[in-house]
Amino acid sequence: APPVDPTDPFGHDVLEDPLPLHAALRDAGPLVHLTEYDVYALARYREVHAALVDWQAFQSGAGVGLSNFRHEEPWRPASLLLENDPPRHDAPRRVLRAVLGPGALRRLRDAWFADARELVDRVLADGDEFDAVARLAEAFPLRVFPDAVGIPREGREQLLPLGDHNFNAFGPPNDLVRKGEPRLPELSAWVASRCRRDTLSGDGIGARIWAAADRGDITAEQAPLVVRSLLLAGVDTTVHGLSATLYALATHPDQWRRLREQPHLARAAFDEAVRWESPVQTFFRTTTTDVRVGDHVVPDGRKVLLFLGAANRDPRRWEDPDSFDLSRDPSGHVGFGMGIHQCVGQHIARLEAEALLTALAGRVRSIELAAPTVRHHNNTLRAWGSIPVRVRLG
Ligand code: HEM
Ligand SMILES: O=C(O)c1ccc(C2CC2)cc1
Repeated sequence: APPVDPTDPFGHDVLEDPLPLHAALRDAGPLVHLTEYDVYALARYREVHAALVDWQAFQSGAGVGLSNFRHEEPWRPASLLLENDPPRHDAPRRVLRAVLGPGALRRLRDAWFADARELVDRVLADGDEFDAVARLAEAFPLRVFPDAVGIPREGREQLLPLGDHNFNAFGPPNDLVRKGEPRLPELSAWVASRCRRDTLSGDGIGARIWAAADRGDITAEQAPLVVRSLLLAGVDTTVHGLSATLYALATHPDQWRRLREQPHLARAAFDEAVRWESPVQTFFRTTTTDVRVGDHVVPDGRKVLLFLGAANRDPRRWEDPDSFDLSRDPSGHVGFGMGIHQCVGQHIARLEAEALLTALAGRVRSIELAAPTVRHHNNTLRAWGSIPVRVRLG
């Protein structure tokens, strides 16, 4: 039998600092049995990558959380992309790839760069000390992304608690899931209302999804769920991806200097931060047959937890994995997943990061932590509650 580990990967000690567990799991072997939930774990880059690209043996259609949809009803209607396998996965994926593709990026680029400069100017006008999470990492995505999708301005801050609960719900029914339950009926009704055709602006990404339904690329019943995917996946992830990047740059002054000297490194800085921090830490798969991993076999129908964060710091794949280094080539990291479910919004996320980092690098000579940082615990996300920073202009 494979080596076992009794640790609760969703316990607060691990959510505060997952690195010791990641190292222990990588060192224990290619496959580990987590006895706390009677699931399997993959933590090395090679095995995580292999499972992500083998969608037939490691399916998403039984859910990508601890709950196995073969035996339990999903707590909300399953995502047509994240929680589906081919062929049902294919048409919705094709539609999202099209509406989030090069055309969208070209349409959004200039406005997002201008919005980022305006936001940075306003934050810097208020003083040289501020919380980079609230004022930048949260404020920028909430300002630009819902507008791009086409949802109304009022109430859009609900997207944060909605996403936070959605990501908690991929884990076990612990205190973090219970924390979000009281507001669930209200938040679920709210997000459903945001996905209706008559709520969405006529020229946004949401409207283009509905236009795809008019063309028959997806059905009218599927359209609101595809819009919902954007709203659930597209905010908290970029908030914590930007937080990770700002934290990395504030704690590595030499890397900040490099970015200032070479602003084109903004996109590389974001991808290196996504590798280093892995805002999306874990996702489950379900085996569809007996699957051999190393010297052991995972039986059919079992949940396998993929530790994306551990794979992104596997010394078997990365040189000096724990260092945040803009001269590294981070391509191949699994922070956006890999294979047929690889993040369909990654280019949108990169554009947000490029806009914000370019605006900051244009005005800020140095950035450093001004006070201790505070983590925000979530069953799936590696997130920050606050990152107090002090900047010098110039
Ligand atoms: C730093 C930001 C982001 C990170 C770290 C991230 C991470 C991921 C990961 C790891 C997956 C794969 C899930 C799996 O394999 O089960 C994924 C899928 C997905 N992401 Fe992202 N994401 C980010 C931003 C976005 C944005 C901005 C959008 C929308 C515009 C988005 C929409 C999606 C969707 C719809 C899927 C499902 C794709 C499929 O199953 O075919 N994500 N993302
Ligand atoms: O389709 C969805 O609902 C969905 C929700 C969350 C994500 C996370 C991985 C970014 C992806 C898709």
